Amino acid sequence: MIIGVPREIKNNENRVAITPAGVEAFKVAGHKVVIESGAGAGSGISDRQYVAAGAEMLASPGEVFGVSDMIVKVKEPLAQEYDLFRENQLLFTYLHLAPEPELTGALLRKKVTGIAYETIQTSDGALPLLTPMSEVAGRMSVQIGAQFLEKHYGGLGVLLGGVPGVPPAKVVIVGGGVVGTNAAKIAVGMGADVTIVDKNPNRLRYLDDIFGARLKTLISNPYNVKEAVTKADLVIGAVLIPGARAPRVITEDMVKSMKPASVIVDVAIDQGGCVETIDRVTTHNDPVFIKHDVVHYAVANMPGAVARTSTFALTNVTLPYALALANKGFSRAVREDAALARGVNVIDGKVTYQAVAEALGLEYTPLQ
Ligand SMILES: NC(=O)C1=CN([C@@H]2O[C@H](COP(=O)(O)OP(=O)(O)OC[C@H]3O[C@@H](n4cnc5c(N)ncnc54)[C@H](O)[C@@H]3O)[C@@H](O)[C@H]2O)C=CC1
Ligand SMILES: CC(=O)C(=O)O
Repeated sequence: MIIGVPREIKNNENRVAITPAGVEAFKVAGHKVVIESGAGAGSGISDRQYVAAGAEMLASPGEVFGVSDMIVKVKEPLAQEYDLFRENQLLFTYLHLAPEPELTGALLRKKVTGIAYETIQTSDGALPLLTPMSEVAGRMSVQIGAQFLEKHYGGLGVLLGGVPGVPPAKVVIVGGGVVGTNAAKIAVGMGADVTIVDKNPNRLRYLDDIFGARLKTLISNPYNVKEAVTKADLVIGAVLIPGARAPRVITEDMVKSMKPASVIVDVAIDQGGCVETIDRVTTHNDPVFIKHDVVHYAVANMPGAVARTSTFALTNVTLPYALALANKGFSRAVREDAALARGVNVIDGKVTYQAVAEALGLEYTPLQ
């Protein structure tokens, strides 16, 4: 199989979908890897390192898409990439289709086989190709929140950990999964007063067990969410229903009740966002906007800012699945691995992931 890796083009997306170790693994298995020149630069990987591992460098994305049986990427394709897809090409990447009708339409028209990292799900409910980036984004969310709480960034002028004689900031994390747990680790470590809200009581029990008295837990319902965010200095949005558009757990009324110059970091923005007042995705270049006197951060590729860490963390988990697709071919690979099969969102002009079909009002066709 020919595996193609284009350079990422989303704003400040410095990650790349393959490392030299991945190139070598494909070569040893008898495949060919083509990479767009410069694709690894943002992650500190040179063309020379890729060539030494056995890759061929190509000058343009058109050449990469043109010759490859499988495209391996990091982020969802952007509009300027839609014309590059070939019919029946395998596309292995984050897709986040539920809030992306145009991208979904392009994949269906071109009959691309789209396998989404974020919906590959093992039988215990884990999302192994989302987890490492959620670890990164969860940890980043607190450092970003701390920065935007500084006065000259538009925030309240509050130090997360407080100082002796002055109480710490109140951090409310809505969603206690991987992002939420990693955000809590950093916020607790910085000495903040941290509350985590989740709809799953067993998750709250687990968090209570691991954090003990350093963290407060709260079951998610509109009353509790409002009570918590009204008092918060920093709110982190971290809910997920796999594949679906994020539920808008934090309503406009709740945001209006927040303190002026408090901060919201909506990590769930890649699935459409869980805060009603966030009506647009922001970028690393222009990351925040103010609404109802509250600072809103809504960057959908947060790990792209710490690309060296993120590229290695991501490719550690994507490579085994990409190798399985190349070695066995698509049909056998998904037949033999139910977790991988759950990643298939579109194939042959049909939507094969129910939550995506429901979010976009499209017909759902089971993969079988
Ligand atoms: N913006 C970015 O750059 C990045 C965004 N993400 C996104 O962050 C989001 C969270 O990801 P993970 O933590 O890995 O998911 P997860 O599945 O580990 O955790 C989600 C949690 O949300 C909870 N939840 C669902 N509905 C809820 C509700 N109504 N109220 C309270 N809790 C609710 C679930 O019980 C679960 O514990 C996803 O949308 C993910 O794609 C992840 C990495 C980077
Ligand atoms: C998961 C995701 O949205 C990201 O890593 O950019």
